Amino acid sequence: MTDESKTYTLLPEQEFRLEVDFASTAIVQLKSGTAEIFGAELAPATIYSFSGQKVAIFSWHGCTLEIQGACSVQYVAEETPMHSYLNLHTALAQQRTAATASQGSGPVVLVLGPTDAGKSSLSKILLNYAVRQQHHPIFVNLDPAEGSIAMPGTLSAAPMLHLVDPVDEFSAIGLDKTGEMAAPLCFHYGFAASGDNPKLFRLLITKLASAVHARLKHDTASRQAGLIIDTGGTIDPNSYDIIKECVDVFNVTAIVILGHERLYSDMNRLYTNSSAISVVKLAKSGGVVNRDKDYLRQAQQRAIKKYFYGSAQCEYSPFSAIAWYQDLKIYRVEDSIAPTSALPLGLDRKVSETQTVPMDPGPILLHSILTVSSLDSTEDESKILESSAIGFVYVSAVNERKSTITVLSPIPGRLPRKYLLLSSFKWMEM
Ligand SMILES: Nc1ncnc2c1ncn2[C@@H]1O[C@H](COP(=O)(O)OP(=O)(O)OP(=O)(O)O)[C@@H](O)[C@H]1O
Repeated sequence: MTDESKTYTLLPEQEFRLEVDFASTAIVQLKSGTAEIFGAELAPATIYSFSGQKVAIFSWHGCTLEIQGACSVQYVAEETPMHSYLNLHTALAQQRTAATASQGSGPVVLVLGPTDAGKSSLSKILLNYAVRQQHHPIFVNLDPAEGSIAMPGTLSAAPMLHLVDPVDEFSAIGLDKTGEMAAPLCFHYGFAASGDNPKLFRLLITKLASAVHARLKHDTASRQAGLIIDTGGTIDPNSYDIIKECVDVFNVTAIVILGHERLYSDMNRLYTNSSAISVVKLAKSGGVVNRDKDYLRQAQQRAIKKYFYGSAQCEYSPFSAIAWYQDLKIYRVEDSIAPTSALPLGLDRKVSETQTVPMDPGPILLHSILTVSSLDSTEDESKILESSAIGFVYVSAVNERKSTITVLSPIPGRLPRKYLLLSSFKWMEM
């Protein structure tokens, strides 16, 4: 990192965009005026340190920023879609006010679009603007690629009690064991995209939706604030069934499409007769950056590391524990790529996609992430995929001779449950 610092002045409604590589760090300070990162206001004279991130610092009224360190890209942009995003927020805020007055339900927004359209960024903006007005919607993450709330390979939901942090974003918070969620609720999916196992994906969104609705029943404030649902890049007409399922199970009231005309027109046609659902098209920001596979892999590795070790702002000390093979019941999802002819008689591929198979512990587990299931010994083991996750462990060593595995865990002591699910994500602790 160079010590050289640069000062930028943003006029009202301008945006400073920066990209920082994983190996570099850039420090941002707000020197005067006001500015926000994806809707979260920056505090003056506070150090915001970015690494491996692509960020937009937007100012409604103008500001001066000081940037220090090595950015691979940095520039001031004059054109942004922030007005249309604010208009959407204003409409949602009116629906929340009406819901509060009538004791009804707030808006349920499904954000759709291709990969790298700015869906997560728009979700953060809508959540932060709501929180800034004392509304606390529930954020539902149906994009398993990055693990924004918990861990890559999961589908999750969390009440937004605070702003999304400009640096740490949705940092990992403790997971709840019950179906009724207080902290984030999380289900093991094990893959990076909805298309990797559509049948399981659909099963899990149904489970997640019913857990979210169970919470909304008792939590008036969240019910009136509504839901913001972020998705992966679901634009292929073959995956419209998944979109329809999301709309149905979450009772979506607004579908927001970012930067994709055909998807907008298809959704408009699908829901044209539905007065309860509005379909809205928004422009993609010119600042949204396409991320290549290598970037995504590094972002996933960082999310896994963050789960165990926290971040520079909030460090955790994970614990190492030994578990004996005999005390573990490890399952993996039935291989969905097996040809139908290779499946046992009577089992078609669609059924097999939501079946689990038991696994013998062994060297194959090394460097794996295991989801600790909330399933307990009194429950039917076939329900393991439908049970929420209570946490995750990383397998740092396997000792065949002693029949043990060593796991890294955020909490000390023995594993709280014996039922574990193998994720397709691996991690090398460094
Ligand atoms: N206005 C902007 N200026 C600079 N960077 C931006 C801007 N908007 C978004 N980005 C960055 O572009 C990248 C892609 O944006 P985002 O994650 O919101 O897209 P997405 O549609 O959710 O992608 P995916 O489908 O892959 O999850 C992110 O790194 C984000 O921080």
